[in-house]
Amino acid sequence: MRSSGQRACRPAYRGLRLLPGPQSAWDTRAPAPTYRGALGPKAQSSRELFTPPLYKQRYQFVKDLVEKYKPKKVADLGCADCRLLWMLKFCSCIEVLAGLDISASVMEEKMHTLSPLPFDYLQPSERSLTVTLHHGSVAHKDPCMLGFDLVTCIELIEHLEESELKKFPEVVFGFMAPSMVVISTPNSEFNPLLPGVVLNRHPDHKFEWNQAQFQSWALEAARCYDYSVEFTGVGHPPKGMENVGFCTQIGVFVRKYPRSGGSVQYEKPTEAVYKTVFKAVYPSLKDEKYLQNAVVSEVIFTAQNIKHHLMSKHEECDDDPERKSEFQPSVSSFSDYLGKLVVDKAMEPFVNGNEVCIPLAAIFSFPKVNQLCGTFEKLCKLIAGKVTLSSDGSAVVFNTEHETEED
Ligand SMILES: C[S@@+](CC[C@H](N)C(=O)[O-])C[C@H]1O[C@@H](n2cnc3c(N)ncnc32)[C@H](O)[C@@H]1O
Ligand SMILES: [Mg+2]
Repeated sequence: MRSSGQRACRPAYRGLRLLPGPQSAWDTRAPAPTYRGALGPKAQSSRELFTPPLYKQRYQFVKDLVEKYKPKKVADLGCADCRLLWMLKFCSCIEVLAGLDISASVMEEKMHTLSPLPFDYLQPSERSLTVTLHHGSVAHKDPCMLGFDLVTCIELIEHLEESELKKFPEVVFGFMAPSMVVISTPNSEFNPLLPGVVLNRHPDHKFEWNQAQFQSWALEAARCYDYSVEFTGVGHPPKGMENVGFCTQIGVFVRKYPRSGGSVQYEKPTEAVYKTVFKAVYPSLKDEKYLQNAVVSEVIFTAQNIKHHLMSKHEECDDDPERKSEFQPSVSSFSDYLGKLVVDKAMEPFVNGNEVCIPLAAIFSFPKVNQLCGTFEKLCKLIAGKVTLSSDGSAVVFNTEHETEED
């Protein structure tokens, strides 16, 4: 990443697809000819010039930042069809994801992709995750946008009306004031390299800035609201044309002051102006209800495995009475583990008439159970009333009276 004020210039040539044909200006192997017309009829937009496509490179850029800085709360302004949010929900550091767009219909089209899947309920994650979508404008302040670590504005600002763009820095940097802001926008200097682009890349663009225009706007916003900014981008220019800069220019802003007692103080209105159009709370082991389900399942599963092992040993011993008192672990890792466990007599499972008793101490020593519960007391608390226990509460009890062979 380059520091404020430096010109975009990138010697490396990664990310661009090498289009077929010796005349391609994008082909490093060919001399740099005029590229128009040489790109072939298929390459009609910037999207088709880059591999991966430019929008994916922008999302990947954000994802890499998230992996690096591990923000817990991320908001995507101008989230459109929620594709970036969908990618980000897989970043395990994120606990709160929010999207905002002025178009409710564009969000509604794909917002179902942000809902938890059956798998999320079957295997609840350690982390908590809440995803919310709001309908509203970045020109307005809403308290639901406070407290975020990272705010992304990918290809948003060029869609703002002049009056909205004027309010944008105060809303994002002054009011929301996250630790980090990422803003991307087209670099108009790249436009002559894009086939089919005459003036703007998109009819809804209110403007397209060159590098100097974007950098001067960004530096002024950063100065006003006490942020630093560095410039970078995605979509490398062809070899020999590095001065053109990246196809998408990106500013990464970092707040200079700590969250509390910042140097820039703005009124924090409490009145909500955005409308929440979607909210999903993912099942998480932080929620006692899901933790209890997971622990009960794991305890029963573990106890059944131990019981199964014990019963097969008993059957072997029934055939050979001399081995009755032996407890010989077999070669499987579970059996090996069990073999080690029973060194401690208090952990030894036993058969009492029709009942098979598996001490909780033995079950607790299994890594998965141990990891889920943390303490033995917590294990006892979570399974109380959910699992059949011995009268002193020290062992899981199975009654084998009515069990068939298949059981
Ligand atoms: C080109 S799309 C970018 C979508 C997405 N960020 C991406 O990179 O794929 C711009 C989005 O900004 C939204 N938008 C335009 N003006 C807005 C405003 N004032 N407040 C919030 N969103 C706005 C549009 O509805 C649109 O979905
Ligand atoms: Mg755009």
